[in-house]
Amino acid sequence: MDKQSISIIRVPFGLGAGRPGSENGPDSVMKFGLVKKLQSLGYDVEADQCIRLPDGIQSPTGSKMKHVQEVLAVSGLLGEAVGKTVAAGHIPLVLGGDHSIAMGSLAGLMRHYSNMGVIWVDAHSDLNTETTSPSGNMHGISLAVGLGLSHIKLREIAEGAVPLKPENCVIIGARDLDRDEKAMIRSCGLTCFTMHEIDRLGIEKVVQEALRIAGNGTDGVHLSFDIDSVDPIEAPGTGTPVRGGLSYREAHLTLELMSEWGRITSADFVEVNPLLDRNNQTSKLAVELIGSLFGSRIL
Ligand SMILES: NC(=[NH2+])NCCC[C@H](N)C(=O)O
Ligand SMILES: [Mn+2]
Ligand SMILES: [Mn+2]
Repeated sequence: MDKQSISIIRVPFGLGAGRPGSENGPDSVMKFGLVKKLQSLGYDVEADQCIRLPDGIQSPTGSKMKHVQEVLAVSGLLGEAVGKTVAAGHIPLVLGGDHSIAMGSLAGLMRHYSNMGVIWVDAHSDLNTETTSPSGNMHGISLAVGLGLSHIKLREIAEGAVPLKPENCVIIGARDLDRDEKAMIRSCGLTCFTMHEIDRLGIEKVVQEALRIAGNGTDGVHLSFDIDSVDPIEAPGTGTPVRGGLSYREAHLTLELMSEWGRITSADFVEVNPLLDRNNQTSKLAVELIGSLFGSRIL
């Protein structure tokens, strides 16, 4: 990324996850020095945007997917904010919240870019639909929404937003996939580098390949980083931890390589849950990892 201005958008919303706590993620990550870190890397940082669930929105109980209306309301507002932020020439850095909010980021971005690549770093693929979701949790369907595979469409969130193209979409770090998600990955045309590929090829090769795919012919590349991609030993403060994840250095190297590449145009960092954290380890890690994405180096 060029040295320019970053606009942090906090989204204290956690109803898309199966357990409470991720709504406290943005404040916690801010508290551990995010703004200072980004400023020290030479950016102008704006941090006054915050997207809150409007009063009076409540989904009917008893439907399979939980809190659909709340997720759509927050995503709609986030989409608008992200759209305005890119239009004004700032890099949107969205702090979740649970991963359902990525629907909002994607909707806002897909109105702006005509052909966007997406890199989804996650233990999960978030490719369930309303039909296949085993949990009813909205954070498990957000990538499916982005790709136009769900009943919910991006254009319902931001008018005029078109779905992502699967050929420019890459998942990195997957290791907990539901049966129907596996079928979706095989059929829908995106690329998925699971932990198996990372073990075999090495993280550098995987990330380089991911950047090539997401960057091929695209006019913007969005990174959606779910902190549960990192091994729970390093990132215990998250709602759906899965062992066997990215090591501390693999996570940093992933973001350092993206930073060197210089073509990431927006990012989400989601699923930090301070209620489940140990000594704020996960919030502090998130700050460090965002630093690596924006140019922080060991030497
Ligand atoms: N963003 C996340 N942490 N997603 C976890 C999803 C877990 C599971 N696949 C589900 O659909 O419920
Ligand atoms: Mn996720
Ligand atoms: Mn996840």
